[in-house]
Amino acid sequence: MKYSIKKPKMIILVPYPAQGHVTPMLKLATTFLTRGFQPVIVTPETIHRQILSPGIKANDKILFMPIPDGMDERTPRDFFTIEAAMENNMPRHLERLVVELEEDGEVVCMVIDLLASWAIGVANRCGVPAAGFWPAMLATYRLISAIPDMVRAGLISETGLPQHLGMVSFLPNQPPLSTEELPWLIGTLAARKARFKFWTRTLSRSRTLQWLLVNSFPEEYYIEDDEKQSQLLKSSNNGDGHHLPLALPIGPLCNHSSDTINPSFWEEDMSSIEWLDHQKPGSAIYVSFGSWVSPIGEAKVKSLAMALEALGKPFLWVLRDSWRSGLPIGYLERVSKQGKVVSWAPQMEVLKHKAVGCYLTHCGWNSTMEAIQSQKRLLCYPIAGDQFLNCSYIVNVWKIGVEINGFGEKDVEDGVRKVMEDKQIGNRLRKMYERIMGDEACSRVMSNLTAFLDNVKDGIIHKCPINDMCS
Ligand SMILES: O=c1ccn([C@@H]2O[C@H](COP(=O)(O)OP(=O)(O)O[C@H]3O[C@H](CO)[C@@H](O)[C@H](O)[C@H]3O)[C@@H](O)[C@H]2O)c(=O)[nH]1
Repeated sequence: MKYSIKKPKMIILVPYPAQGHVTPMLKLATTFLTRGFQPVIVTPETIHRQILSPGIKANDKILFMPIPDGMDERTPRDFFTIEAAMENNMPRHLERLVVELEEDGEVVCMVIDLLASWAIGVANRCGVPAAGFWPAMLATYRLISAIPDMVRAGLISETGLPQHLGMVSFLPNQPPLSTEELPWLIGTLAARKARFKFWTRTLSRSRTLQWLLVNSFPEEYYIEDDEKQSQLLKSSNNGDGHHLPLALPIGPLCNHSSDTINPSFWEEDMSSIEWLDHQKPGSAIYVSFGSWVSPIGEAKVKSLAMALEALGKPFLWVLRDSWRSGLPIGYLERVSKQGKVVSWAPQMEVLKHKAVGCYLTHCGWNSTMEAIQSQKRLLCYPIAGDQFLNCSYIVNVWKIGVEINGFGEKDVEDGVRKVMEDKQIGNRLRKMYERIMGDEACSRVMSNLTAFLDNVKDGIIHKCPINDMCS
C-alpha cells in the first residue's frame, strides 16, 4: 500500500521589520497555527536574530525564516534605509524563499503588512494569493485611502503638503485632526514628501488585494445610531470608488489562542514587576513611548524627568539608551526611591499590574489596545504618524484619556490629576474593554478569521485581480 504524506498548508507572513508590526503578526501566526496551518514568518536577518535570541521566548511550532536585507551593521536603521532595503534587496530573497518553501508544501497564502507592500509583487510573481495586514486602526487606513480625495478637494497638495492651517475633518465621522498631524508629516520637507510617496505607493499596491486583515476591533467605529453605523461600515469598505480590499477587523488577537508567545525584540526587565509589587494600588505612572519613534530630544527628556520627580508619585519609565542623554546628572540615583528606569519592560504584565494607575504613552496602536485590555487610564503624548489620530480617538471619541501638550511640571501635574480624578473614565474603560474583549467582539473576530481562512483553504482567495497593478 502506498502512503502519501500530507504536506502542510503554509501561510507566509511578512511583517514590516519593527516591534509594533512583528508583535501583532506573531499573534496572527499563532492563530493560524491553532487553525491547522503552518505559519512561516519572514523577517530580515537582524530582526530574526533578535526574536530568537536567548532569553526571548518564541513559539517553536512557528517557522521563522530570515532573509538578507542588504544592510550592514553600520547602516542606521531608519524609515528610509529600511524602505530602500525593502524595495531593492528583499524582494529577490523572498522570491527565492517562496519557491523553496513550495517544494516542501503548499503555500496557500501570503499575509503581507501593507507597510511591506513590496512583498505583494513577490506573491504575484510566485502565483501565491496575497492578503493585506493593517497593524493599526482602520481609521488610519481610511485616512490613507482618502489621499486621492484629499488632493482633489485641495486639502493637501499633490506632494501631500497641507493647504490649510488648523483643524480639519478629513473624513466624515472621524474626529478632526490638525493639518500638521497627517501620518506622513514627519521630519524635513523632503522627508515629508518622501513619506507621502511611500503611502501613495502603498495605497496603489493595496488596491490589488481582495482582503485586508485589520488589527483592530470590530466596533472601532461604533456609534449609538444604527443607521449611521451601517453607513459608516459601508464607507470604510468603499473608498473613493476605486477597488479597495475588504477590511476585516481581527484584533486585538489577544485571547484567541492558548499558546502564548513573547515576540519581544529586547529582553524584558522583569525587576519592573518586583518593583511594582512594592507600590500601592493605582499609585504608579507607567511611562513608555514604544519602540519606533525617534528620540524626542534631550530638552524634552530632561523636562519630563524633572516633572516626574516633582510629581512625587512612583513611576516606571521605559527609556531606551538612545533617549537617556537628556537625563540630568545624578538623576537615576536621586530618584531611586521614587522611580525605576528600565530599557525594556514586560509591558503587558506591567499594564495589568494593580499598582499602575495611569500610562503616559505615545499612543502607538498596540500600546493603546493593551492599555484598554488592562483597563488603564491614558495620558497621551502623541509624537508621530498614526499616533495623533489614535490620540484623538482616545481623548475625544472614547474619552478614556487626557492629552498633554508638553512636559513642563504643570502640564504633567495637571494631566495626571485630570486623568486620575475623572470618575467617568473608569466606567468608560470597562465599556471599552467589553467592546474589544467581550464575548460578542471575540465571536465576531473569530467569524471574520474563519471566513478568511475558509477562503484560503478553498483557494477562493484571488491571486492578483488586476495584473498590471501587482508588481
Ligand atoms: O518596554 C516596552 C515597550 C513596549 N513594548 C511593546 O512594544 C509594542 C509597541 O507597539 P506600539 O505601541 O504600537 O508602538 P511602536 O512600537 O512605536 O509602533 C509603531 O507601529 C504601530 C503599529 O503600526 C503604530 O501605531 C505606532 O505609531 C508606531 O510607532 C507593544 O506591543 C508593547 O507592549 C514592550 O513589550 N516593552
